Amino acid sequence: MAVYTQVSAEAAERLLALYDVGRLVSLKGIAEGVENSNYLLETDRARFILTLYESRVDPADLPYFHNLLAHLHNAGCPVPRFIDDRQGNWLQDLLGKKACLIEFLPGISVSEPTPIQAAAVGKSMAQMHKAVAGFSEAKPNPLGQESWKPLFERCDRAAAESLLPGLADDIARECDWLEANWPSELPKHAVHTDLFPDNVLFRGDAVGGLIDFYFACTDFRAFDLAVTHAAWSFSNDGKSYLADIGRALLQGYGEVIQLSDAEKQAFALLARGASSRFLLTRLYDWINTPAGALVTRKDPLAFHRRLEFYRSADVVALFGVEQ
Ligand SMILES: Nc1ncnc2c1ncn2[C@@H]1O[C@H](COP(=O)(O)OP(=O)(O)OP(=O)(O)O)[C@@H](O)[C@H]1O
Ligand SMILES: N[C@@H](CCO)C(=O)O
Repeated sequence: MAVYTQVSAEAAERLLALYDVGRLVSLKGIAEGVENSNYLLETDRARFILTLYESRVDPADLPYFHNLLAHLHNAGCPVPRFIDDRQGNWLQDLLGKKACLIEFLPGISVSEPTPIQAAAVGKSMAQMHKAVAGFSEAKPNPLGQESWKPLFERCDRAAAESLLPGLADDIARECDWLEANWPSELPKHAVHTDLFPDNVLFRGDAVGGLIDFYFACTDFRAFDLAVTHAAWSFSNDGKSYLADIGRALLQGYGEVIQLSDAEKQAFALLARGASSRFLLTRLYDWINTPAGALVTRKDPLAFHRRLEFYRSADVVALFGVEQ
C-alpha cells in the first residue's frame, strides 16, 4: 500500500480552494505503488490524482518531471498533466510534503498482458521516444549502470546469501562485468526507465495512459526498452520467459523506431543491466524495509532469474525473424 501521509478531507478542501477545479466530493487513498502517497480525489467537475512526494523523490527533480510530462502531453502522448492552481503554481506544500494535483487518466493496468497489449506498449514507448525530440533538459540516471556497484556495497552480503546461497558473489561479478562491457555510444535521450505493467493504463487493448515518470532521466532508449522487456515478458516470479509477449513488445516498438544493429547487439547486455537494477533496488529494500512497514516488499529473486535468462539469450531469438 502507499499512503504514507494521511490527508484529511479538510486539508484537501483547503488545497482545492487554491484551484479552479470544483468542490471536493470524495478522497480515497490508493493502495498501489510504493514510492509516494497517492489519493484519488474527485470534485463535482472531474477526477484527479493527489500525490504527496515521499522521501525517495528529490523535490529538486520535480520541475524536470513536470516539464517532461508537459512536453510529452503537447506532443500527443497519453501522459497525465500537472494541474495549475489559479496563480499558475503546479507545486504545493501539504502537510510538510511537496504535493501536486495531477490529471486522472482512466484505464486499467493488466497483470497478464496479451501479445496484442504488449505490442501496443512497445509502440507507445517508441512514440514516446520519438516525442522527446526537442526536449532539451538532461538529468543523469540516478539508478544507471554506475550506481549499481555502490548500491550493492550498501547491501548486507549475509542477508543476500540468506536469500540465495552464492547470490552476493554472483551480483558482485555481474556488476564488474556490466561495468567492463557497458556501451557508451548508443542513442540517448529522456526515457521512463520504470514502464512496468502497473504504470500502463489500458482501455481495451489500446494504451490509454503512461504514468509514474518519477524515474525518468537521460539514458539509452534501448535501455528503456530493455527495462520494459524484462518487466513484461516473464511470469511474475521470473521463472518463465514469455516469448510471444517479448517478441510482440519488440515488434510494436520496431513499427515506429528501427533499432540500429548496435542497439540490437547490445540488447541482451542492456537487459542484464535492467535486471540487475531491479534485483539491486529490490534487494536493498528487502534488507532495509523495517518489519511492519506498510509496504509490500518485492521479490529480488524474480529479477535474478531474469538476469540468468538474459545471460544466455540469443539476439535472434529475442527479436524473432521479422526484425
Ligand atoms: N494520472 C493517473 N491517472 C490514473 N491513475 C493513476 C494516475 N497516477 C497514478 N494512478 C494510480 O495510482 C497508482 C500509484 O501511482 P504511481 O505508480 O505513480 O505510484 P508510486 O508510488 O510512484 O508507485 P511505483 O513507483 O511503485 O509504481 C497507480 O498504480 C494507478 O492506479
Ligand atoms: N517497478 C519497480 C518498483 C518501482 O520502481 C519494481 O518492480 O521493482
